[in-house]
Parts: sequence; structure tokens; C-alpha cells
Amino acid sequence: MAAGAGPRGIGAQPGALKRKLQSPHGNPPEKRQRKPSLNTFRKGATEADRRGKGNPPQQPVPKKQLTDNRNESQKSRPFIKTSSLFKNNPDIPEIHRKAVQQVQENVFTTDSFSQLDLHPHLISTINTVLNISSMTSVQKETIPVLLQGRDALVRSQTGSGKTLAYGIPLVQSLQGMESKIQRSDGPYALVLVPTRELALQSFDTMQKLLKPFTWIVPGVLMGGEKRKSEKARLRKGINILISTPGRLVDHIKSTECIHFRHTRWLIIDEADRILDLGFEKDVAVILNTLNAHRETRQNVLLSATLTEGVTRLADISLNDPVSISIADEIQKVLKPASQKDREASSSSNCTEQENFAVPEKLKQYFVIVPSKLRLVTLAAFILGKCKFEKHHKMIIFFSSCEQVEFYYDLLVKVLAGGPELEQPGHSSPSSVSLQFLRLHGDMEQEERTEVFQEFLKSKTGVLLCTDVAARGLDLPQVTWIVQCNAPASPAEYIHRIGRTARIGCHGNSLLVLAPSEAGYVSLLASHKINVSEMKMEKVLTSLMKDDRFKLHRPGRKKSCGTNPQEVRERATVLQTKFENHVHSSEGTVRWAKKALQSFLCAYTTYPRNLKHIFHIKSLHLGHVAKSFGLRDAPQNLTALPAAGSKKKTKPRPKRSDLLKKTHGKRRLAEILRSEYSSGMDTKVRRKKKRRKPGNQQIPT
Ligand SMILES: Nc1ncnc2c1ncn2[C@@H]1O[C@H](COP(=O)(O)OP(=O)(O)OP(=O)(O)O)[C@@H](O)[C@H]1O
Repeated sequence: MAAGAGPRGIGAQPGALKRKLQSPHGNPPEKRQRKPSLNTFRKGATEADRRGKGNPPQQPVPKKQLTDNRNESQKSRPFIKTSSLFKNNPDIPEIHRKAVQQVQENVFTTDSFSQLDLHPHLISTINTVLNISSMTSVQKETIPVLLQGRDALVRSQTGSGKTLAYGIPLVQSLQGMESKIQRSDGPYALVLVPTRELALQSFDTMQKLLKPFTWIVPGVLMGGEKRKSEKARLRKGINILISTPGRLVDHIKSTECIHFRHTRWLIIDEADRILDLGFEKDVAVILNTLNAHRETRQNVLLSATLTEGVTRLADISLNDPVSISIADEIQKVLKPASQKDREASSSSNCTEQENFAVPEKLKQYFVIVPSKLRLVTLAAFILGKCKFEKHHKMIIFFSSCEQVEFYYDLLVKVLAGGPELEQPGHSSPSSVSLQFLRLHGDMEQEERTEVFQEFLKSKTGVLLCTDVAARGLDLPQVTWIVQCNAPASPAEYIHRIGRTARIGCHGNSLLVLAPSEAGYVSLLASHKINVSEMKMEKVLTSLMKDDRFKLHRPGRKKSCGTNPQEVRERATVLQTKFENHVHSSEGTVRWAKKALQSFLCAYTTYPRNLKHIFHIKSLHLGHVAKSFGLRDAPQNLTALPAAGSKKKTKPRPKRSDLLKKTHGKRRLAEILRSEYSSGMDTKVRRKKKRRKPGNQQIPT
């Protein structure tokens, strides 16, 4: 269990506390007295600036002169202010935590698909097209139940093969129908999924399964596409219809030819997420429409985290369902009968914490990083894994689209390193270039699909994304999941980390927490999720491998291994590079502020039961600003549009509003909606062209 994880300011220093977000109007924190020792770093920054693109050489300037002649010097050359990264940070709390026994599931069984009563062509397609021979546990449990025509509620860990668990019996039943299916009959099955990428992925799997049964036509509706072309496809006929709920409701309301007279299957994948996203109303509209057309139907709900909250959805959509939970099956086998009885009697009296199964080969880590050091630590981690180690493919989660856009640009410019950043004679030990991609709900659909496909196929690379990529996506060979902002629930944590270590593979995850957020580790432990600590200092040592961040000091001996002082210097040089890039134009400063504001907005939306861990008042605005490459805490956040707000005509919220409790739910709904929108509103959305590395535009 985590220790010392108090709500606020674990080890926070009095000076730091003073500058916390107390004023609703965001008065900037008072300036710290510069200490003479900072000169070392100021000099480092000067060196770094000399190497930076387009920045004029800077001479070290005595502190007094900087203060006295500020106006004068601002006229003649830009004022360079250097980060004191390692000063006045809150202490990193010690985490004394007992390892918890995680819930385990066996992914594979030794049973083959040929043991099931399936069409021989379907079995050969599974074997030859999908290259699969033996069933996973969830497939072994679920397929026979669904073949019997029963409704089911299916829970099994991420990456355990749930798509085929419903896909195989669906295809088996449709191909064997007495009167052969006609395209013009319309949907026989409806598959609801929360995101467009997942819709595409499920469609792809269906297409493969249907190879021998060409008369059954699958189709996808997912927003972002032209409504007209979707209507045309609906008119021609789609027998297995895969859709996001919002988009389907749009068509139910506006497309005359859509009907569900033959629909005998309803599958809701990631069922709990569909509820979280506030799609409940949409699902109700869909269920009413289906019921109006046909009374009997086979219904299936699936997820890795079917929590109690899904009961409501199960009640209205399932009929006498079979409940399949692979972890529970294993627990039953492992526990002696007497213990089971004891637990049964005690669990009837108390509500148990929800425990989720984590893939066995997934190693989970957390790192506690003071806000000021977050950006350099993230950068060092990316460099360490994706530049100086081979064959890593990484997904990094952020809490808003604006952060993804901002960090994508910043990391491409500063880390991916154009030739201008390489010092002649100081080449890096690795010539591997970093490839960054980004994915979020505010991108045009065409680009989203392109990025998704590119990352799907690539063997390496770094994908920066929002939770739009957290659910269901099956991206092979991902070795690291990084969560820069902790997710709002352990269930979401499970889904994010579940993008790696799929179907028995190895994988790793890293959760970045601020010192004040250390309590999250105990929260995870209370759900039987085991995370080990990775030390920030260790992460930063990978900067020693990159000479672009070396501080050149006359008379300095050659770098020796992991000298902590030199690591700190390099971290400071890197932070200065970030700050220089951000402050190189008004546009980039504005962009950083917008990203910071979206971070703060998202921070206010943590649920009430996590407010003791994530309270906006625990944040030190000046320190957080550093993690956005800003030199100081911005004063004018109110002048910026709120995260997730799309229309310019909307009244802009005051900063005080951001801090109001009541704001939280609405903001969360807005942010999430923007991620998962039906896509019908593309006309009013901001047009965004794909920015290629090195050819980036600064949004105005
Ligand atoms: N029996 C099997 N043997 C080997 N690989 C399989 C088997 N069944 C499915 N797979 C593969 O496992 C991967 C994960 O499957 P899938 O995406 O259906 O998992 P999931 O349980 O739905 O995950 P999530 O909970 O994250 O949505 C896919 O690449 C799929 O092709």
C-alpha cells in the first residue's frame, strides 16, 4: 500500500504552497530570488541557445545587469531566462507499498476451433486467413453459449480475443440461415462500438471472417465520412452493421431507408465505455428503434471492465443472460470450496472493490515527477526507449486534444531533431530517428484513419493520443504505454495499459504522477493492480547518451557515466531548448497556454472520489507551466477558449469557473463528446491539414 499519500502537498514546501492556485484570477506567482548558483545553468542555456536554430548567440549576463538593464537589454536582444529545474520542487514521497496479488486469467486454451460445430469454411478461414488455431479462454466460454442463441454478458482481460468471441458465432449463425440472406434485407446484426477506429477494426475482422460467405455484406458507419456516401451504402444494403452510437442515431433520425426489420443480433462492445460517454440516451433510442421493428433478438455486452454500472444497460438490453467472466472462472478453480463459501457469505454483506485482470506479461511502473520536471522526464524516457534502445513502439496518453497537438509539435521540433540540432562532431550514439504520430478526436477523419493505419503497420514510433485510442484498439508490437495524466478511473487505466501485452505478448506501462498524486498508487493497489516504482533520476540518465544536451564548459573533463550533476545540467539544457522553442513566437506561446488551460480543465473533471488525489488547488501553476515550456505562470488564461469548446461564439469561461465544482461534469461531458462525436458536424469544424514534421503551422 502506498504510504504518505496525503491529499495535498506531500512534502510541499511552504514557499511553493504560497504560489498555488489560490486566486481565481490567476495572479502570477511571485518571482523567486535568483541564487548565484543558477549561473551555471544560465551559462548552459546560453550554450544551448547558441546551438539552437535561428537564435542569436547569447553572452552570459551578470544577474544584476539583467535586473537593472532589463528594458535596455530587451531592446537589443531577447531576454533569455533559464529554468531552475531542480530547485524548490516538492519532495518526492517514499512509497512503501506491499505488492498485491493481481487477478490473473489464462489467455489460451489447448482446444481448437475444429472442436466446435462450425461450418468447415469458417474453420479454415480462422486457420488460414486469421492464422489462428486454438481458442482463447473467453472464446472457449463464449462461442458455445452464443451458438445456443443465449444472451451474454462477457468480461475478460484486454487483448484476449473478445472480437472473435462474438464474431465467430455471429457469422456461423448468419451463414446458416434457412433463407439465404439478401443484401437488400438490411442489417441482421448491429455492432455498437465507442470509437471510429474500433469500428474500422471490427469491420476489418468481420470482413476476414466473411471471406467464404460473400453474400453477407458488412458495413461501417462511423462519422467523419460524408453522410451521403453512408446513406448510399445503407440503401444498397448492409447485413452486419458496425457503428458508433451517435452516428447511428443520426442516421435513424435522418436516413429514410434505414430499417431493422431483420435485426436479430445486437452486440455492444466496450459496453461500460458507451455508458461513460453519455451515449445512454443514444443507446435507448437505438434499442427502442430495434424493438419497434422486431421483438426477439440475441444480445451481447462485452468489455474487459464490465463494472456494476453496466447492470442498468444489461437490464434494458439483455434477456436472461449468461454471465461469462474468465477471471472468476479461474478464481473458482483456484480457491478451495470452504473459502468460496466464506467469501460468498461475506460478500453478501459488503460491496467489494472491483478488481480487474491484468495481462500476465505486462510490467507496470509509475514514476513520481515534480511538475517542473515532467516535460524533460517524459522526453528523456522517450529518448531512452525509442532512440537508444531498439524496437520500441510507444503510445503516450494525454488528457486533452490540445495537449496532444502541442506536445506533438514540441517533441517533433526539439526531440526528433532536424539536422540543425545535431552538433558536428557530437553525433548521437544512435542514428535512429524518432517518429512521432498523433491521434485525437479533433482531427479530420481522413487523417485519423491515415494515422491509425500508419501506426498499426509500423514496427516502431511514438503515438501521442487521447483516450480515443484507449479502448479496444489492437495495435501490434506496442511495447510501452505511457500515461502522462492519470486516467479518471482504474477501469480506464486497465484499458489504456491494455494496448500492450496483448494475446500473451510482453509489454510495459509507465504512469507519470506528481508528488501530490502519489495516492493513486494505493488506489490502484486497492483494485489489485500492482505497479512498481521507476525513479525519475534513472529516467533522466538517458540524457547522458544524447550529446545534443551536453553542457559545454571550458576545461570540463569527458562525461563520466551518470554523474548526477551532469544529468541535471543536461536536463536543464533540454528544458531550455523546450522553453526557447515555445517562446520563439507569440503563436507558440499562445499554443502552450491553450494546452496548459486544457490540462487544467481536464484536471477539474476528476470524479469527486478522487479529488483528494487530484485537486486543482494542489497544482503549482508556475511549475505546471514549465511542463508546457512556459517560463512563467500565465496570467491571462481566461482569454483563451476552453478545452473542448468548438464554437467561437460561446462565452468564454472565467478562470474561476474552471475551478468550480459544478463545472466538472459538464466539462467532462464536453471533452469526451469532442473525442467521440458522431462526426456529423464536420462542416462547422475547424479544417486541419496534416502537419508533417518539419512543415508545421502554428495555429492562430
Ligand atoms: N484464438 C486466438 N489465437 C491467437 N490470436 C488471437 C485469437 N483470438 C484473437 N486473437 C488476436 O488477438 C488480438 C486481440 O484480440 P481482440 O482485439 O479481439 O481482443 P479484446 O479482448 O477485444 O481486447 P480489448 O479488451 O482491448 O478490446 C487480435 O489481434 C486477434 O486477432
